[in-house]
Amino acid sequence: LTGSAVANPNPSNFDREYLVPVIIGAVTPQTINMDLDTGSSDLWVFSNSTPGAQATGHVVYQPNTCNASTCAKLLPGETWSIQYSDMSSSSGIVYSDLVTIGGAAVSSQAVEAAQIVSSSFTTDTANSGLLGMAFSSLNTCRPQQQLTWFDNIKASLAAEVWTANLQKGAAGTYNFGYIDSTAYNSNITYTPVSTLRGFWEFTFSGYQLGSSSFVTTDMAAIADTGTTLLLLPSAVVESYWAQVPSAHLEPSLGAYIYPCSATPPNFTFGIGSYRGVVPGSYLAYGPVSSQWCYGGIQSQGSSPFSVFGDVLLKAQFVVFDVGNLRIGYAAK
Ligand SMILES: Cc1cc(CN)n(C)n1
Repeated sequence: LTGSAVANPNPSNFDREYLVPVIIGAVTPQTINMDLDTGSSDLWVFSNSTPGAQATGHVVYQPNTCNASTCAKLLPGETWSIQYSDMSSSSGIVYSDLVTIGGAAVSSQAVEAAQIVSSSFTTDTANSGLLGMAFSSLNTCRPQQQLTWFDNIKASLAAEVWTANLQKGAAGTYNFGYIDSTAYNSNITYTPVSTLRGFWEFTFSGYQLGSSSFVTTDMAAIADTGTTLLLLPSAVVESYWAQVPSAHLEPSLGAYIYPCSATPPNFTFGIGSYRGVVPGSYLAYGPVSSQWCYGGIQSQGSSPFSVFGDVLLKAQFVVFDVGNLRIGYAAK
């Protein structure tokens, strides 16, 4: 078994997130556009349990709890509650239902129906749920923790692997169970993943800011398709934006902004001897005013690891190798 699904950038805002059409239900299937998130492990959707005021503009999951074996089933007593690093949150109840992504189906997937969602979810009307693809140890369902869609399907796949091929301002692809050798240019460089924190966490070997020299220093990072930007240690971020005249940390935003007339420098990361290049044009996130633009590289704050979000991932072909607990990067 293999699967392949489109990854559509959210049309209205600078590739803030990438949405995948997910088909939920067998008796009355619904296609729900969801944010595939390698930084979390809950599959949750706006639903008929979400208050109308919070669900306005969203497609909502309507579980068909009929009596046949193919119907949705409420999991009695199960609840979930999650808060993300951007302080957004949601919570609710849990059904079991058929979930198909790119032609690959899981018959009894825990589908977490939202009863409450925070405001940033309500306003993002293109996004009707999150599809967690980190490790199941982070799943918030209680008292019985549930498995991610990938954990449920991986034994049926040709290989316990999936890949992300996100694009700048265009549709990309998530493939499940195989590696499309026509989708990348260089050899794939793999590095081990630590699952201790439940994330796709790995060590990178250093970085280069623009045309400065490469800085060799082991650093921790997670690959997080659900985070838009590239988050690095504040000292690195300061050095990076120092290369752009008039770029500065804008206190009211808590973020670096720069003149939109400038093109930011490239950012290069190392894994062993591999060098992954993120073009400066990928690090221009979007305007905050007529002349100031929001930087695609920002501080990781107090986090113990950097966050390789979409602005970096879209410049690479990325292999999430669950079977061998490793992550791979290739140029494309
Ligand atoms: C909703 C959401 C998901 C993520 C990344 N895991 N963030 C930062 N916010």
